[in-house]
Amino acid sequence: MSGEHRADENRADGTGRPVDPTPEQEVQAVLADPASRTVVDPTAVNPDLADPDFVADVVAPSRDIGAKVGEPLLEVSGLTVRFGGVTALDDVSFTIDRGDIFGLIGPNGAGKTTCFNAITGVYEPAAGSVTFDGRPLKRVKRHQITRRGIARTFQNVRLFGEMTALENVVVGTDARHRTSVLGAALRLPRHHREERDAVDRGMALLEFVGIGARAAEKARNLPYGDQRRLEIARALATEPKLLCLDEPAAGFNPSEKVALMELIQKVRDDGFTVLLIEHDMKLVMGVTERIVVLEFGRKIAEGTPAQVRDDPKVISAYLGVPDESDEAAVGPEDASVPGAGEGDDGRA
Ligand SMILES: Nc1ncnc2c1ncn2[C@@H]1O[C@H](COP(=O)(O)OP(=O)(O)OP(=O)(O)O)[C@@H](O)[C@H]1O
Repeated sequence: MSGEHRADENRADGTGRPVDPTPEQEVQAVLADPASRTVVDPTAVNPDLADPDFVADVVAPSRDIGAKVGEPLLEVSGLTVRFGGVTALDDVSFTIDRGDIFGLIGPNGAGKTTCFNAITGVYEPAAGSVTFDGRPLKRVKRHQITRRGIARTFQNVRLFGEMTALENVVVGTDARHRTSVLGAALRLPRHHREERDAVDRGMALLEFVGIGARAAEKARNLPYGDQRRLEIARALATEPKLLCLDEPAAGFNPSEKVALMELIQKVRDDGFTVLLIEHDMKLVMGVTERIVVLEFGRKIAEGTPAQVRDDPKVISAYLGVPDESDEAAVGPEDASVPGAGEGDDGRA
């Protein structure tokens, strides 16, 4: 196509009559304002975004989680994954209840990511089963996992660097769209409505994770911490029943970790169930209800944070690990353990 038809961009119906700008065009107009090139006022897009309750409602539109909090959402049974001669995960079982923040921890190479990947369909297990929301996840393709209600973030940030923060999140909402490709091509009303909803929801998600003002910034230009927040927003855009976070605090300083923990709690309080893989014991102890500890691919402990941190097998697994997690592993009452409820924001 040559550029000669560009003036007709808004005449998508081919009649030559002007039609309303699409939601994307409206938002682009706000975002293209030179005064808002990198910092935008989300309330200019939607004044309701000034209300945190409105934002929380948009982020979690169906708070009805289909069962009482406390009932199982994910059941992992006898999960085993092998890579050639290496058994990366060996007969691991645990259950995540709805509404929980569940921690999966263990030293380097313990099998945490492998477990995560087996749950989310990246690896096919050699043995065992995963039941999610009452149905087996066996042989479910990766994109179907999202449809089934599991979303994840990765150890290494994986964003579309050249897209804006808002576009990254809107891409996530696509997973929920019901319009057919033909419907989208013909710009049927349903497609138009879904597009509008996706943009509204995208802005709300960015606001929810604390980066609404950076909606127009290219993802690659965001500070690292904001990129991590954006990843969480994008995962939430798929309206997951289970949000899986793979080492979300990697590379964070202590105050960023505390802020992240607050965000994780907020996500859960908004109606989501969270599986948190973390290396940082302090973070996990402060935010989770239940924890499974892996070592060399096997489950060595399970319980509440208090039970786990007093378990000699856990202490021994973490001893000698040369990072700040040692202190938390053997110093449970450490006043600096974040999330202990004293409102300590951990800032220097
Ligand atoms: N794709 C793979 N091919 C072969 N071996 C693998 C593969 N992925 C993981 N492993 C091995 O499986 C074991 C568990 O690794 P995994 O990455 O799951 O551990 P982890 O607990 O997530 O570690 P970390 O905290 O360092 O991310 C390790 O011995 C690792 O070398």
